[in-house]
Order: sequence, then structure tokens, then C-alpha cells
Amino acid sequence: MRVDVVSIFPDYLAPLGLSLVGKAAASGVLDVRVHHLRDFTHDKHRSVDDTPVGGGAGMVMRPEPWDEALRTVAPEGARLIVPTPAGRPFTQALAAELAAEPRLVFACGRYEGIDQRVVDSARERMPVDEVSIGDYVLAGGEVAVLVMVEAVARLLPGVLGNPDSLVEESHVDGLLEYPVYTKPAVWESREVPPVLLSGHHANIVRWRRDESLRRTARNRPDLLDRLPASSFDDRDLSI
Ligand SMILES: COC(=O)c1ccnc(N)c1
Repeated sequence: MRVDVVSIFPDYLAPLGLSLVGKAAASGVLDVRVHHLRDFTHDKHRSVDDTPVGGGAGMVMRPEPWDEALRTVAPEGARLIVPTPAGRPFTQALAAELAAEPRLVFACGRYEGIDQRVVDSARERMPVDEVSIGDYVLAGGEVAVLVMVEAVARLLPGVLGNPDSLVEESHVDGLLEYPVYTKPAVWESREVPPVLLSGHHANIVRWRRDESLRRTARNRPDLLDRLPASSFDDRDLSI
């Protein structure tokens, strides 16, 4: 997968060279390229923003540099992702969808955002998703790109040492993941749940599902509402 990121703060994307994503890039599974938006300006001041039409506070990012950048960086076949608080929610399902794409381009907005005509124009050439990583506002899209690229990269074949880790994790089966424990069996008088030491696989599986349901009911009851009734058996209702 090739990933291109356009930003006025390219250094913000340096963490993409580290850890899991960095290893994926080094192994060739991921080809990450960061571009400075100001390289697509032609005035003396390399300006990328201007005052909002219709008034209002702040500045809006000009269409011309963005259009040139995206036409240069995002050829046919790429999928454009625009991080914005006004976007559709970024979810594990969307991460999985994006992980199947051969080429992603991320446009990092700053100020009050990018002139909407840039997105409208790009939509005539490629799939465009305006995506939010949560119900809060950031100073720019760069942090959201770090989040999304990591969530996508870890799903790519060969990136995670043990792909089984992807099977039982939060949001994969619609539930939050169960609590995990390691040695020692007793730590500061706190015991690991005995069932986990029982060696009884079926009981361990049952206990873990019960804990997933309890954690989901406590922290994300909205997720339970989305699950089909067939996801639950009679025992679940007693939790
Ligand atoms: C400037 O971008 C943002 O503030 C942003 C991007 C993606 N998700 C958010 N929740 C905010």
C-alpha cells in the first residue's frame, strides 16, 4: 500500500517512521510519502490560506495549492481521506475497508479547514471520505492521520508479528475486548481470575465473552444496541 500525506507541518508526520508503521515501511509493505503543501504554491509568501468568504473568524485554506497538490500526488485509483471533525466516524470497519485500498492520500487541513470546492472537485476524480476520529476538534488533521494510518497499517498482512492478535480485539466482533492478565498469578495480593489458570479452554472462552459483554455494557452500551439478537444466548441475558 502506498500512502501519501499532504500537510503544512510535514514534521508532524515523523512518527510514521517509527515502530509498527516504520517497520511496515522498512519492509516494503507500506510506502509512506509526506508532501509539504507550500511546495505547491507559487507566490513569494507561499501562502496557503485566506479570509473566509461570508465572514467569520480564522482563515480558510486556499483551493489552488490543494488542487495542484492533489492532482500531483493523487492519480486515478487513489482514495482521498480528509480528516475533519465534520466527517463520518473512523471505525475499525472503516480501517479494514481502507486496508484493502492500494493507495490512500490524506489531506491535512489546518485553520478553519480547506475550501470545500477542493473536496467537491476531487470527488469527480476519485473516492473521497471526510473522516472524524471523534467528537472533538484538533488544530490540524495531522494527528488524525497518525491515528488512521496506524489503525490501517496494523491490519496489513505481514505487519503484525502474530495476526491472531487481530481476531479477539475490541470492535472486531462488535464488543469491547476482555481484560487481560499475565504472570505473576498473584501480584500485590491481587489474583488472576482462577478460570484463566484452570486449563479448561471452553470455560476460559465463556469467561472472556462474559467479560467482553460486561465491559461493553459498562463502557459502550450503544454497541450492544447494534448487535443482532442472534449474537446473544440465554446465558448472556443474565449478565
Ligand atoms: C483539523 O482536523 C480536526 O480537528 C479533526 C480531524 C479528524 N477528526 C477530528 N475529530 C478532528
